[in-house]
Amino acid sequence: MEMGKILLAMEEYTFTFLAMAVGFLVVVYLYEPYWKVRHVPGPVPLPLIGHLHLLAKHGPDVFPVLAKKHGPVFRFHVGRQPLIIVADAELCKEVGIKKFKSMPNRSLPSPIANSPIHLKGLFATRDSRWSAMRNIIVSVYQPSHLAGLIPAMDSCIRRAAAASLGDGEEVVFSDLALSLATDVIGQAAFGADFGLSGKPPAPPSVDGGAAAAEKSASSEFINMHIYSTTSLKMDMSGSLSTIAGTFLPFLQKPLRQVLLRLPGSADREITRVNGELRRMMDAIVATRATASPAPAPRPPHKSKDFLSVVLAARESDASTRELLSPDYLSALTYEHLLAGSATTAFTLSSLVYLVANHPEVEDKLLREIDAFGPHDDRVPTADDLQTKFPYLDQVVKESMRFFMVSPLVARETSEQVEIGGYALPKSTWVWMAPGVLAKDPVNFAEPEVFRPERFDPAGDEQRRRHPYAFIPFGIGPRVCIGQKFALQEIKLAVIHLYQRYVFRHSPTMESPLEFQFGIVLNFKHDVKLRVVKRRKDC
Ligand code: HEM
Repeated sequence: MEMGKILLAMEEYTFTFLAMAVGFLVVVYLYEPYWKVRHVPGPVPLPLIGHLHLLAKHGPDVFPVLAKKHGPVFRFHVGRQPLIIVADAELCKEVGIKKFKSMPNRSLPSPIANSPIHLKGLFATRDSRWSAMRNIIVSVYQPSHLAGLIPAMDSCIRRAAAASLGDGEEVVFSDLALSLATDVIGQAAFGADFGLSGKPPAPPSVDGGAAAAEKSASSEFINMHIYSTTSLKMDMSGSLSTIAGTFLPFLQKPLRQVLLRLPGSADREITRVNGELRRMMDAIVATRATASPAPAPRPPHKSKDFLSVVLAARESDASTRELLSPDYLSALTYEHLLAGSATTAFTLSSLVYLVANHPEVEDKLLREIDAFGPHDDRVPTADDLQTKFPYLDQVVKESMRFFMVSPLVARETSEQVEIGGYALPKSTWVWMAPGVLAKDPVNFAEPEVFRPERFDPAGDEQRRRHPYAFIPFGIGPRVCIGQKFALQEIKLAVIHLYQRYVFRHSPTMESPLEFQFGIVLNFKHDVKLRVVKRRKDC
């Protein structure tokens, strides 16, 4: 009897001990990343969710709020993972440029870590592989090469405007901008005409039956691409395994394996779509790779597209062929479409939305555009875009400042480094906050006012501003590779549109605009505008 009691007590003790040990390990697991950076100021994180409740409450505005309270370097916990947010122009210069060698890579949040097709693009690759790939691609985005893309960009813009903009009509401008930007990047990345923003004016660039196959594959590809882009959520509305990965990263992979077998789960659908995308990319790449080695001469205006540059590089030597294996090639191509369309479309939509609400800006912009000459006379050259549209330049910058599509820019330390007086150990996630810089009254007086003149190079505000206070394309060697491409496209589109139309807010549009936090910022609802033709005869 006595013996039985003793055994029972021992069992209870063992159970309690085990429960305590497991509890202790869970707490250690949850707090281990926090422990390493606990000396950096920040609000108290809640168990499991960290500071996500603050993101839910304030939206992207949470970061300026926290910077005001905790200073320019602070902690923000996405679930278990602390981010060290850097919200000061000089310190961003340190992170992005001066100490680049200690932070050359991006940390990957769970939506990307969960998505094989995103992992092999330029954005997510690391160290020497990244620099080798970037060196190959960068030639596509040199100014001389970009100048050659103007006719293709212009024809997409004309077609989109002609197909969708009728006098007095309401248009979902954010959709139009996305179709347009996707068509433009399709031309530049694949040499293919998706025809999303209107009927393709000419046959696609590859001949014969392969061309038809490529085109229909491309259209399907775009629909999936949009699904795939919008499923990359940073808040808690993503797939279940992504959410689990935010709280307990070790669970993400095994849970995903289970969810993949569950019909109707978001994980299964995302994986299906990504698999399809991957197959389509492989088909497009294969078609192009096996095309005649001596392609027909291009029309004089036709510039080489991204894929042809990358394929040619792959043929140049064995090490490049190894570097750009089929996996990497399809991921890179897909990434260009992804990175180049949502961002540019968001910026174009923001600009037109803001100008519609600021008649004094619209007047000044129209005067500059009209001074260039009557529409249809000539398409601006790259040189014209540089020199003849200084006010447009200011309007683009102010729109990007006002609604910043990429308010956070990620890095990860590869060794211990000191930022703003805080020692950050290896593997710390350091995220710069261009969105906070853009709303800082020190560099932008009355930041909530839309005033393009603040970017006038002769103005006081611009001259006094820190050179890295406005970094919508990021900073340093990992700066956006498509920056000049995007600006060229946005300026061409704005000139074309305002030569012919002005826009007014539609009464059916939700106001004020709301945003959702994906891998980039997106509109929660459509940007709906009413089209007013400037001259009824055109
Ligand atoms: C308004 C349009 C755009 C904005 C605001 C934008 C913004 C950004 C930002 C903030 C980054 C991160 C930079 C950093 O880490 O320092 C980035 C990276 C990147 N962007 Fe863009 N982007 C735009 C358009 C484009 C276009 C048109 C393309 C391609 C044609 C593109 C391709 C890329 C790629 C490949 C990267 C990764 C670069 C690397 O890691 O080396 N982006 N972009």
